[in-house]
Amino acid sequence: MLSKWLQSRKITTGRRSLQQEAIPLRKHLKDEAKRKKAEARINGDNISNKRQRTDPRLEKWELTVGIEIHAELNTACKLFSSASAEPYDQQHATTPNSRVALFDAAMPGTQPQFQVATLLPAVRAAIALGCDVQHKSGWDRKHYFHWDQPNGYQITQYYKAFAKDGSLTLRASDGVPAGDLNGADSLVIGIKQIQMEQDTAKTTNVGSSAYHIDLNRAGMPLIEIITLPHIHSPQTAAAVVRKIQAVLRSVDACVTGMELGGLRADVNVSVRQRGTDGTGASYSGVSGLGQRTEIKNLSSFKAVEDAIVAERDRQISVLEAGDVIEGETRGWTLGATETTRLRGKEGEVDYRYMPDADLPPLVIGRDLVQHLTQTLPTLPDAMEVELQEIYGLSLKDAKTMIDVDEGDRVDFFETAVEHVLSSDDEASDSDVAANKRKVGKMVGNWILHELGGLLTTQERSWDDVRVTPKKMSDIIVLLQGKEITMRVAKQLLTEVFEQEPCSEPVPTIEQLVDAGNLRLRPLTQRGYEELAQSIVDASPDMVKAVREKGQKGKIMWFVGQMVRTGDEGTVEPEKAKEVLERLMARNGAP
Ligand SMILES: Nc1ncnc2c1ncn2[C@@H]1O[C@H](COP(=O)(O)OP(=O)(O)OP(=O)(O)O)[C@@H](O)[C@H]1O
Ligand SMILES: [Mg+2]
Ligand SMILES: [Mg+2]
Repeated sequence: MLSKWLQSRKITTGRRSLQQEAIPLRKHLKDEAKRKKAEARINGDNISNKRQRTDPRLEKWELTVGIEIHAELNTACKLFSSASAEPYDQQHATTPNSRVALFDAAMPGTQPQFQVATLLPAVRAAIALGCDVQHKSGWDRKHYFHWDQPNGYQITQYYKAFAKDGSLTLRASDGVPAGDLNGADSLVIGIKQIQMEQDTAKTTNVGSSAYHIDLNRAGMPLIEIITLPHIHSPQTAAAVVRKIQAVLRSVDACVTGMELGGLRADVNVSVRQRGTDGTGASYSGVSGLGQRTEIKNLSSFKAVEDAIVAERDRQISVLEAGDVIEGETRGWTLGATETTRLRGKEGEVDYRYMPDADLPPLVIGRDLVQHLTQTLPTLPDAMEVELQEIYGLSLKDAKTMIDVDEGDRVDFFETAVEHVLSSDDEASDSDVAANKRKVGKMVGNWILHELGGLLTTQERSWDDVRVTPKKMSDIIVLLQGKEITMRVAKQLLTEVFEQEPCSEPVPTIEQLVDAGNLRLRPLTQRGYEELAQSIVDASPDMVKAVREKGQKGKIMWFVGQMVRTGDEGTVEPEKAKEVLERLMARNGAP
């Protein structure tokens, strides 16, 4: 019943689902991300230098942080209208106000129409973050007057959120400092709630007193994830945001991360003297806190960490000078060393929350929650374990595989491993698991290091890669079966990597091997010996180094010479080494 309902709306819940349709020109987005990253690197050194030093005042003062994360949901339409909510492609990015329904522009007489499809990624996010999905939740109007809010209010769920009481588990490998773990394996950060809400319009400053307003973003579906004030270091705060982003991506709840503006964080910072109850402030059952200030709209992990360091240090200085911290909203700019006051308590807006009269309560059926729980894709922690235990990767390689390219490489990896395994029918049942680990390790190495190396040296992004899992596994299978040499395998990978997109049918690996006459045609024993002898004869100095100075490592230089001098695909390095060693020993090497 439910799956029929999902199908009838062309909604899938699998790992790729909406994502594939949603980003037609991801290259553009990736390039933008790269540019932003480079900019951040140039601008952001001051604070990280400061972070390296331990401030002795921290022995006296304890930091507390709670974070609100706003994430754009991966949906095809806006929260209360059918206007498109798909990530921008190049064409739409240049067309402001092209995705605006009458309701998004607050035309008189229009009413919100809740778009059920937006619920799916939101509920997946809630389940992935261990929340209780509420059977019944509701919508409030949060009023404030600003040009980015055509209605004069934002529709949100602050008082009756759809998901409550979740948690996020972090480990040292997520970037949590040992001091925060306190000897334990993991640290659990409570999540108070997750609410759905509308995004605002985007304004661009033009000239000194004019703004352009783009309503494309107005009414886009967001979730706000609110953590409890359970965080006690800037590094853990950044790790929390990073991990939440990874979790949201893994379940396809969000497709654009912080680097592209799809995720923004507000950090709430307070300090208290260790062993005291601070100012006695409390939040949702956590008591004995100091007075908080809030830094809004941070758009990178580094900004989260740096802004907290700066605000913590400012608060300590204020308190040590005998003053008090005011409840304030503060701002942070990239590359800054201090937060700046935006508005104080007196400037706080009275939001005049009230239930939205146009919207009925949101009722989420248990069958939907159950279905989404059962079909939830693998979460990053479980994926990390799977990649190590089942596929034999090291922790470092497993983490890299998950973290890079929005998890795309994991899919590539799993498919390539399956191809390699299916071409090997010799493995007996008893060694299936061991074989999978062996193949996994090898394929992982090719994807992360060989293919990864090509991506770096040729400055390409993952989306430009034309090597398919099938092609990669075909190369590996030939190598494994000793049908080609390692050198040829790498050469084939580079060739496929460099292929331009073309209309011609792309040659298969077999065809490339045949066309280039690259198949291993092993030399006879005699052939090896003759080749080795000719190289030894041509390099008396190197021979001397091996024989007289005992520099055995130089043998590999001879191996290289043999591989290069012999016809393509005729010399196997191991065999060449064997023959060379024998020859050197015969001729008097130590
Ligand atoms: N004393 C404190 N020190 C540090 N963090 C705190 C403290 N008190 C509350 N927080 C954190 O501040 C955040 C408050 O978020 P919440 O959305 O409930 O309220 P808000 O900031 O007033 O609302 P909004 O900014 O959405 O209008 C939570 O993440 C909470 O953990
Ligand atoms: Mg909030
Ligand atoms: Mg807030």
